[in-house]
Amino acid sequence: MGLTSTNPVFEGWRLLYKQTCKAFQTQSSLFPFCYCWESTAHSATMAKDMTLFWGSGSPPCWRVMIALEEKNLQGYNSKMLSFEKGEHKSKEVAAINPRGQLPAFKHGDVVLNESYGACIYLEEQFKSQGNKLAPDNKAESALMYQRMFEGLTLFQKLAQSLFYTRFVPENERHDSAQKRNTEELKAEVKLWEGYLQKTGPYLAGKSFTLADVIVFPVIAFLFRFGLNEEHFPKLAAYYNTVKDRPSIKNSWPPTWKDTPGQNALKDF
Ligand SMILES: N[C@@H](CCC(=O)N[C@@H](CS)C(=O)NCC(=O)O)C(=O)O
Repeated sequence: MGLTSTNPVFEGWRLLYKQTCKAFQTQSSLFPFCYCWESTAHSATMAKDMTLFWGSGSPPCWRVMIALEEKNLQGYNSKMLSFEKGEHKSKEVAAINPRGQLPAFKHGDVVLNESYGACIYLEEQFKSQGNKLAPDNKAESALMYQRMFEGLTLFQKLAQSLFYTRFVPENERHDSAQKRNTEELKAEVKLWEGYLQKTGPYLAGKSFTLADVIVFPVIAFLFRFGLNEEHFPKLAAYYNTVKDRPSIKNSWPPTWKDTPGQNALKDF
């Protein structure tokens, strides 16, 4: 329930304030203040009935957090869980996500466990709140969806190469398979370098969209694992610009802040 539904005094003030904002819209520097005031009150109300269970450094979790920040939905119930301690297998996660995976996200009674679904849902439900993340233009929209879903392949190839020993039991491992996975990841990363060269500065062109919300955490993961900035200058420029965006800074994986990265990808 919103702040405005039953209280006539508040409703009167709200209408007056709205009209004042409208009047200021074109002529006054006070407008941004009015706008922020409204969207903050609104987002706090909307975000209170949202819950996110997440794990630090997980790209699927991080993208949902970025979407929440971009849509000005700070103030949701946020609970960081430890994969190492097996907290994602707890009953409270299973109640939302029977796979015992993170993210586990709930908005009121609506459950969204798929990170892509949660990001698209947030943009759809809060279209005019926070930053617009889906372009109206047909070609830009198509490119956004294309890059978003190609992000699945990038993440899959990353996981297959970097976590080969985690996913494949010892007696099933082959050096040739590990080598092939590494080559496939390298070719995939080159593809993304080319995309940015052709249609940057963002992943779907001139503006920050859901493609960036969704794929940036995967690109950040590559650099966390030592991707060489000199070999991939477009990806590096993209990474270094987008990482300073408020939504990214505010949701940066806490466990990355005080631990060094790794260098598995330094020879790429
Ligand atoms: N399809 C899910 C995948 C989520 C996912 O793979 N989460 C991983 C962390 S990155 C997880 O919870 N792994 C623990 C497990 O599977 O037990 C999404 O994109 O939201």
